[in-house]
Amino acid sequence: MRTDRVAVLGAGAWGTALATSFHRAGLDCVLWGRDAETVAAIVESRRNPRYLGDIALPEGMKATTDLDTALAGAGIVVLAVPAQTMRGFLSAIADRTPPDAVFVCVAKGIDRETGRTMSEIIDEIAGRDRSAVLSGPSFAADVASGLPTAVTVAAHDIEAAKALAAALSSRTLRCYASDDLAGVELGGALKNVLAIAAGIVHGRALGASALAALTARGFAELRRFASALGARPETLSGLSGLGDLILTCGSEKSRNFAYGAALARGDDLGGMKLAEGVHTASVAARMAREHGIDAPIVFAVDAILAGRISIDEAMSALMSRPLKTET
Ligand SMILES: NC(=O)C1=CN([C@@H]2O[C@H](COP(=O)(O)OP(=O)(O)OC[C@H]3O[C@@H](n4cnc5c(N)ncnc54)[C@H](OP(=O)(O)O)[C@@H]3O)[C@@H](O)[C@H]2O)C=CC1
Ligand SMILES: O=C(CO)COP(=O)(O)O
Repeated sequence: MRTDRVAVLGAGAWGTALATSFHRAGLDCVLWGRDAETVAAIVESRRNPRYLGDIALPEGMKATTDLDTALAGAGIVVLAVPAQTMRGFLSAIADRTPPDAVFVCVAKGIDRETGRTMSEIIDEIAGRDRSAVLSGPSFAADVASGLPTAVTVAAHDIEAAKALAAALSSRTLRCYASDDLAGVELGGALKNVLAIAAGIVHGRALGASALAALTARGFAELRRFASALGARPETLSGLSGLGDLILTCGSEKSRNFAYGAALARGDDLGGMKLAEGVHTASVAARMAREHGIDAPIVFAVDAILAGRISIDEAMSALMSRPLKTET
């Protein structure tokens, strides 16, 4: 695997933050964005005001709107566009990518149309030996600011995951390796749905005890998804599961949490930033029904977002479920 040259595709919050981190780590990294104004701001003013406010980006960081320039010679291609655009985006760029380059998807979601995870999409379009994911508790603003962060990098082959983790780590971004792709991806995608639920609890001022209960019972749902879908439940106790749940179920800096809070307060949702859980909720609920997974919180979020039930009805349904032993 060639790990010295990295292309990061997608100059939103997360792509810009990761490119910043890789540049600081000494990698030869080029950030690609489709929006000329954003790319010009990154190159000329060392800022990405649209997505990262006034956080100062490092000197010498490379950014371009030219895809072929970004991809030339890249051994690692980081995919940092929203999950629901991943299939179309990867299909369009795969042939323009060096044939031995590995794709590292950093989007957190499940494809709504097909129910496939991001790595399954890469497997299908580019091949199994070329797919990897990076996921874990990591706000873009923290990573771009150089604050200490830890994430998991997963690939089908543990040696490939270790090589990627070693290449992408730095003094501020610590990457752990895993070969449980499904577990790492389920954690990242489903915590977004649970963070919306947590935001709803916060927005309705239901109290810290309710928020803790919601987070713990959400974690139980994550583990059930893992067991039913061929992932290792213990992976969900790691960074891309429990770690990300703790982060995003407890902070309005999470866009999913903020979305849930705004929904619960009855605020205008137009113009809110990307909240991947809004798109993942329906496919997660569908998968749970198909696989017989007991996932009351995921079902409730899906039903609220689809307008089938009100927040109050969902709360009272969750609280009046039959009493059971804790599993
Ligand atoms: N922000 C964070 O803290 C973290 C985000 N993530 C995940 O990373 C993924 C991306 O999130 P984030 O960067 O925050 O999102 P943003 O909304 O900040 O940025 C999305 C980026 O994708 C680009 N884009 C959107 N659609 C397309 C398309 N069809 N083709 C090419 N480019 C496209 C946008 O371009 P344009 O500006 O031109 O619209 C923009 O540059 C999500 O899945 C998210 O869950 C993971 C960890 C942390
Ligand atoms: O995934 C994230 C942090 O790990 C970012 O969460 P939000 O997309 O909810 O902001």
